[in-house]
Amino acid sequence: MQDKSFSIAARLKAFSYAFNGIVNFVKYEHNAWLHFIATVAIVAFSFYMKISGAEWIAILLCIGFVWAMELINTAIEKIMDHLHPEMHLNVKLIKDMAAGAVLIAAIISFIIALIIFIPKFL
Ligand SMILES: Nc1ncnc2c1ncn2[C@@H]1O[C@H](COP(=O)(O)OP(=O)(O)OP(=O)(O)O)[C@@H](O)[C@H]1O
Repeated sequence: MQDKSFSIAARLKAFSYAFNGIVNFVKYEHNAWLHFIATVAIVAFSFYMKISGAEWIAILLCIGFVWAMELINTAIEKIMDHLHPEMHLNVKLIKDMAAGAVLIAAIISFIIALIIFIPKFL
């Protein structure tokens, strides 16, 4: 492995590449728009319900968890489409597993939201 010396400019560049990845995801992926709407809705509702600091931490972790999973899922889909555009059972298995990861994040986040908000209506 090449021994590269630490450079703040290189770190800032890496940060800008990562930011660019998020911007392109939000710009071009329909799923990102759904996540964006859901995120705005849950943050607005959380403000409205005046949730506690600990509840905000849980909600923000869930939001970050789902966004991160969706970005990784989209990256895996793009890798597979690039490497193997034709239909193949292995591609299906890989894509379905990556989508499953997003589903797990979404289900867990939904359950955490229920745990936070349901008691406030009882
Ligand atoms: N090359 C392929 N070979 C076999 N099955 C595929 C292939 N591409 C896609 N699929 C199947 O179609 C599903 C949807 O794949 P696609 O790449 O279109 O994702 P998508 O519709 O953008 O999904 P998502 O909503 O998760 O973003 C996959 O989960 C898989 O079951």
